[in-house]
Amino acid sequence: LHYWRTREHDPKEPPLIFPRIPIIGHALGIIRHGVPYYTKHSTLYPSQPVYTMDLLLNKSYIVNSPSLVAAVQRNHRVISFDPFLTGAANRMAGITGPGLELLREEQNGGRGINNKVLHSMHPALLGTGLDRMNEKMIKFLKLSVDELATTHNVNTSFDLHAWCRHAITVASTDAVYGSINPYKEREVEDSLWTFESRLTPLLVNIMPSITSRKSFRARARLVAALVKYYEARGHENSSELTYNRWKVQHDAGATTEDIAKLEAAAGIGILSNTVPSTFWTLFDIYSRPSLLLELREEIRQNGLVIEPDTGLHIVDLASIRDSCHLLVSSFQETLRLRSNGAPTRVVCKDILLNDQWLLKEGSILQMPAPTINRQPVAWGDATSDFNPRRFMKDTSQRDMKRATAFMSFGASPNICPGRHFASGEILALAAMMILRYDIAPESGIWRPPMLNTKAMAASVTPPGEMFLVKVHEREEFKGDKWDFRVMEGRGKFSLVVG
Ligand code: HEM
Repeated sequence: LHYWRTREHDPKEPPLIFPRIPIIGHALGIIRHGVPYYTKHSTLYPSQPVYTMDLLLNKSYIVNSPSLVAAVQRNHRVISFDPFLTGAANRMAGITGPGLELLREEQNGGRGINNKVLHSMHPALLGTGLDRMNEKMIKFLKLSVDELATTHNVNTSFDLHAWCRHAITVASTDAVYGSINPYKEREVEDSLWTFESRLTPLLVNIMPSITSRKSFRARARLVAALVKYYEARGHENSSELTYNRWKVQHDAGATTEDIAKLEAAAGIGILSNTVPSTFWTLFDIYSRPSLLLELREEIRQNGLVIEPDTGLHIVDLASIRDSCHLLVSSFQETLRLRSNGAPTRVVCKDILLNDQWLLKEGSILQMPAPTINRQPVAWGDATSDFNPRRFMKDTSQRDMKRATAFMSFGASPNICPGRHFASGEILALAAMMILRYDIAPESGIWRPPMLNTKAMAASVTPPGEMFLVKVHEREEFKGDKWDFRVMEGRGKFSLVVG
């Protein structure tokens, strides 16, 4: 079998990398370690811009070089994201039969609705759609940050990741789903996270009701809550995002059950990266005392307004965006180093990439962030070091190089449209936390927690164990009243994207 699989490999294809355990080694490695498995190999072959891994059921081309990322982008009709979406609708959302055919990409005989749903999301996450979502999100974020001053005191420790998860879930879903947001029920929120944190066995899709019972059942509870939500016409009083997604599917003839299934998977898209990105942003800042002090000063000077008559302390999101350069840069550095994602495409017909590498129809192509985000050609020396200023010194020439060397929000033309919403949420929360609270790990050491590699949808991998902390309200602002301010038309962040 080994001989046969090797012979199948055309010499013009990227070189085949063999696993240590013959034949099944790569597939096992990815199930066990997730995307960091690619990094391990890429560091073994640093000069290899692209290589092939045999994953048993299919072949995967792993791209390491930013210039090849650009070539993949140029050929996005042939090296496409769309078939991957159909796979996700089937395995992740559990949609089958005529509902799946409706969603399937047109070039493979479907009606292409999944792609239309995706396209409807892009404008909804900009302009007035983004403004309305930001206004709602920020109200709930404030409540969660306020609560820390009342419910947690010096002697109470709690899991920082669980706290971020609840704060972000409440704020994001209220903005997205409106007044009868189903995630307000704790059971629904918990179901989403059970579904999300055990995704790998569900995606393997071998008798999922037995092999991934917990996530299968959690998904069913989530879908039932979303069916109830649509039946109560919740989407009519929600965000442009939710309404557009529902309308495209409904007008095309999708059933409410299938719309709810796709929406359950969308919940993962909305939350699974924002939560760990919040956790790691706080971790990376609070674990560096001198950076924390500098940021406190920057936000106090540029992002905080104290109303003279009321004494209300206002964290202004537009000022954070425009004038807190170190904070915005630190956040991007966290994303650069903590992203374990690998934007994935399907090769739809044989193609010669960059006139050099033969990619075969039906294969998968992946662009792992852990390697691409550390390429010296774009990021200079010491690319594995956390440099909070890395995104501050941008010359336009460097920005061009960086554009295909930053995979944390994916690669064009499928760049994450939720990045402005997520960045606003994370930076607002971090800014207020930095001003108001000190955070100390219960163990006394900022040792990074173990990762949960089963949360396959999260490109920023969440912790797989608790990270207990104690939070102290800072003397400087003790007892003060706080709020956030968001301004119309100023929710867009100009971040480096791939
Ligand atoms: C820090 C938080 C986030 C990170 C790191 C992140 C990261 C990503 C990544 C890596 C991709 C894959 C793109 C590709 O394959 O090239 C993606 C796609 C996407 N994300 Fe996000 N995301 C975040 C938050 C959000 C939020 C809050 C939303 C929605 C409200 C969202 C909606 C989407 C959508 C719809 C896509 C598919 C885009 C397309 O193919 O056209 N994301 N995101």
